[in-house]
Amino acid sequence: MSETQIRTYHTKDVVRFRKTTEEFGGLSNMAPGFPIVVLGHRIRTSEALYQACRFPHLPEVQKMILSEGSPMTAKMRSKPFRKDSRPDWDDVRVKVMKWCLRVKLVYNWRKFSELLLSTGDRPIVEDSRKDGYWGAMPQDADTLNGQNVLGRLLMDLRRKLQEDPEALRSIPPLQIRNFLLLGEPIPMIMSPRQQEVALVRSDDEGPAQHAFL
Ligand SMILES: Nc1nc(O)c(N)c(N[C@@H]2O[C@H](COP(=O)(O)O)[C@@H](O)[C@H]2O)n1
Repeated sequence: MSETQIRTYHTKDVVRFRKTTEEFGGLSNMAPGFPIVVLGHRIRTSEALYQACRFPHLPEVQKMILSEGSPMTAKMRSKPFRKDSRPDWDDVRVKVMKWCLRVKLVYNWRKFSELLLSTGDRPIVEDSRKDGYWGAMPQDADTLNGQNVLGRLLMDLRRKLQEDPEALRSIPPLQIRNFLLLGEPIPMIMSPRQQEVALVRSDDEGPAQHAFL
């Protein structure tokens, strides 16, 4: 993905989201109602997971971010520690975001896939007042400008969902150094359905229960 290119979007042609309560607000990482489980930890939003991934070497900071009730607060709580983000953060953050979106999909398969597919083949744009990197910013009533990296990752995920959904049911760990959550290496993520099959095969008693941190 060429990240640096600024794109212009015409509002009438796109699916855009800003507030999580809007029709396509579920596409936002801030959207509630799309919980995730990683290493047995229940995480409220993909935003909290993404922000926690900045700090694999600081499990206490990760814990604080993940235990926040609101995604916006999780993001705010990470701000004082940003200077201590993993040193390669700028190089890996798009990969990490892509992985977080896939985890969101695996754990919210029906709801998130239906939402993504309902956008058809229209461009998806995070409409942002101040972030022209992950989103695009209004120039006037008809136009948004920005790199729209999040929107483009969502379009990429939508295309894979249209072409080969089963390939999205499990997610290999990212091949980056120190891909850790609360001190443990993040393993392959499997859909709850695949986990149940694996549990039945291993003659276990049933799916694990998860509580929020
Ligand atoms: N501050 C803020 N408010 C919102 O309503 C937003 N949707 C965002 N954008 C999201 O923030 C994440 C990126 O965080 P970093 O700036 O890289 O720390 C990403 O999920 C954006 O979609 N920000």
